Amino acid sequence: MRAPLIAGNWKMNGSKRDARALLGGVAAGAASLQGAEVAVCPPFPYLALGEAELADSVVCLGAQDVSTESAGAYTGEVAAAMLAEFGCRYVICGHSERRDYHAESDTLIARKLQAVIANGMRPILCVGETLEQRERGETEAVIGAQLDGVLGVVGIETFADLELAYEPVWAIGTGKTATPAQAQQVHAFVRAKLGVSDRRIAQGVRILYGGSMKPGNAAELLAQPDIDGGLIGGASLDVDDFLAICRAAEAAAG
Ligand SMILES: O=C(CO)COP(=O)(O)O
Repeated sequence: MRAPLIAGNWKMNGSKRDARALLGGVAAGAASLQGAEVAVCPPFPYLALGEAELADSVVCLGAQDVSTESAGAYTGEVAAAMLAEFGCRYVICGHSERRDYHAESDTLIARKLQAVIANGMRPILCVGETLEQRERGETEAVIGAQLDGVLGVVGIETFADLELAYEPVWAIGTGKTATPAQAQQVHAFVRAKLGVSDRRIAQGVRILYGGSMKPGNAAELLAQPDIDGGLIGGASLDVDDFLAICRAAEAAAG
């Protein structure tokens, strides 16, 4: 049984005051949840606030990115050990915005996974296709190549220590959600592909869906057999919306 995980990716949004209010609201609202796990991933400067506000809460803290390097002359980078020091449990790796705006390769992303796991945290590895790729019928080829690019560096055993997120690029921040059937098809493809290498690991890995998940569509998406949670962007910035999605996950967990 894979307990659902709802993770909020705040991206580069909010102020210190907003962050404090959001953290407090989520911590209070999530206290009574059963069977679903909740995490929030604020921008780096708010991680200390997250550590403090979530100290007595069931909500986990996560980060949005990490360096491949452990220390040294890497201006602007943040090491995995630093994230661990602030109580992070999760680190988003290979988000499409980083693949696109920062030219992150599968090899670089694989090294980030290694850094995160070596420091006792769990990566949330994102994969997904663009609209053009979907329209050309390349969805599975693209996602398969993203997985192979990582697998070539880290091996299948690493997938026992991470979560996956399927985030179709065309659904991110656009209000266009993949239909439950479209999402389920890709999630099942990902699990089957990993299953060729290791069936037990493939059955255990949580595959989150991300891309305009909202209170209105969360229940249907989370009811799919291979959708094990959500990676939430815009709706994670609103306490009520985010908690409504968490409750949908709780209901899906039954
Ligand atoms: O990119 C996402 C989460 O990582 C999804 O963002 P939205 O929920 O805003 O579409």
